[in-house]
Amino acid sequence: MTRLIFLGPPGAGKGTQAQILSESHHIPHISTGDILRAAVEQQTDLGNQAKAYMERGELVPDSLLLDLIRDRLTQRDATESGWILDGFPRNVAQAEFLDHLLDDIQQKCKSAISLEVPDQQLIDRLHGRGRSDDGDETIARRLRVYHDLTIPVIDYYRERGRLIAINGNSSIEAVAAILKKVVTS
Ligand SMILES: Nc1ncnc2c1ncn2[C@@H]1O[C@H](COP(=O)(O)OP(=O)(O)OP(=O)(O)O)[C@@H](O)[C@H]1O
Ligand SMILES: Nc1ncnc2c1ncn2[C@@H]1O[C@H](COP(=O)(O)O)[C@@H](O)[C@H]1O
Repeated sequence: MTRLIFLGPPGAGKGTQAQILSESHHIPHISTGDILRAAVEQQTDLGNQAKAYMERGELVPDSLLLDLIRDRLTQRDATESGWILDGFPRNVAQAEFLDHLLDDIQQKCKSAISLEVPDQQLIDRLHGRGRSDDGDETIARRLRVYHDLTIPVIDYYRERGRLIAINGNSSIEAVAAILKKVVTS
């Protein structure tokens, strides 16, 4: 059963690569960013609470996401086909929560994949993407949040021998080919 965590800064290509793998290997792609954006669009309670944080480029409070992750990972498609988790965990508390949750629901996830791309390439890609959180100020804040809160998550998996670091600074096809090898190895 394939279960993967995709880590990496904003614009590293997590969503792009997760979608490619999801389609080629029929593995559910679970993106907390996509779930939150849909909730904002639909003006649900979750969306209304998350909106301002997302617009500022900050993480939403953990309390908004933990039950949601438990519910999503225990849905039938995820229990039957595995998952690619994109955008979670984003801080060490979320990584610890996820490890406890996986023990509790008896799922194993060996590897976290970190897509590595230099900041200037990230900024160029995000300008090209043009999402509502891709303005200059928000990009800068998201990168700061990544360096302050999410790099410790990469250290968390590295210290436990569970990190696979991949150079994400090449074409979409080249990165996809490397990931395909990782998944099939
Ligand atoms: N290898 C690549 N080379 C060039 N552009 C890329 C590459 N991978 C993704 N992109 C482009 O960069 C932008 C950001 O990619 P994507 O949305 O997949 O990143 P992400 O890591 O999911 O970002 P975020 O965490 O902000 O959601 C998109 O416009 C995408 O088409
Ligand atoms: N795991 C998360 N913790 C807190 N906030 C999150 C998380 N995942 C997404 N968010 C919020 O949504 C936006 C966009 O997420 P992307 O994964 O970059 O699409 C992010 O800036 C947080 O505000």
